[in-house]
Amino acid sequence: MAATDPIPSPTGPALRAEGLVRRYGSRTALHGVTVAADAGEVVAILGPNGAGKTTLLSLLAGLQDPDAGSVGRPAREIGWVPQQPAVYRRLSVRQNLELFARLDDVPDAPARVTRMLEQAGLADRAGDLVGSLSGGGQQRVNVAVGLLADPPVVLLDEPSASLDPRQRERMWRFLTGLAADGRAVVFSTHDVAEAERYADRVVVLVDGRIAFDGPPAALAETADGDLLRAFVDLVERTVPDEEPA
Ligand SMILES: Nc1ncnc2c1ncn2[C@@H]1O[C@H](COP(=O)(O)OP(=O)(O)OP(=O)(O)O)[C@@H](O)[C@H]1O
Repeated sequence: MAATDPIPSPTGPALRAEGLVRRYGSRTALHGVTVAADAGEVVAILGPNGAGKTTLLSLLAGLQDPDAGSVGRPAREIGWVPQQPAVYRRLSVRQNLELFARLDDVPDAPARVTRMLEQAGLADRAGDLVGSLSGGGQQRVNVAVGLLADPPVVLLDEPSASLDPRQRERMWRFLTGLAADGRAVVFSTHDVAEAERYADRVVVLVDGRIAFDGPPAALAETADGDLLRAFVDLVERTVPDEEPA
């Protein structure tokens, strides 16, 4: 487990989940996972394919219930940004935000939509159809929808998977700005470089268990400063569970 335990914040974590277990039939996707994120912190959930990242985030977001364990914050206080943009390509950027603000019962929706357009760098594209934006622009709309209710915690499932390096950079300026404003930002990725660059803390998930929880530099230290090698070593050291055929 953790080489370095997270430093406790004086006000307690913005998000804490304990002992999360999730089974799909005979397959156990999560074996009692405990995670936390502080206000202002960017946390990467890093793991290979099938490690349980999406399952973990969807439990944290309240999209499905755990078989055991608990999440210490109501789902309505958690912003969720799915991997596939869940926005309407044939509506304008502003219409999308207005629609989701209405569905979410966001108080003072028009002002909130205008603020999100500005924060996401979309104010000058507000009248454009979402389908006419670049992949990066569409992803920023996707993130803005998840933030409409101004949640203190934001969860993003592989937010930059389909973005080129420039779009990725722009989106991360937006996301790190959210953390600087005091939100906890938790994202899943299998990109070690992205976790190293943007996360304050990395939670490595392997086969449904936490194999490491601490700053990226502390993990890198286990392999002479090479985070990629440290991650691969960690994954290889973890013996997969025996699953019934
Ligand atoms: N709805 C489901 N029904 C059955 N098995 C599932 C379901 N969702 C996930 N699984 C299984 O649970 C395990 C964890 O899957 P999950 O999608 O959470 O991992 P992941 O780390 O997000 O993977 P990826 O990086 O490929 O998206 C995998 O073995 C997957 O096959």
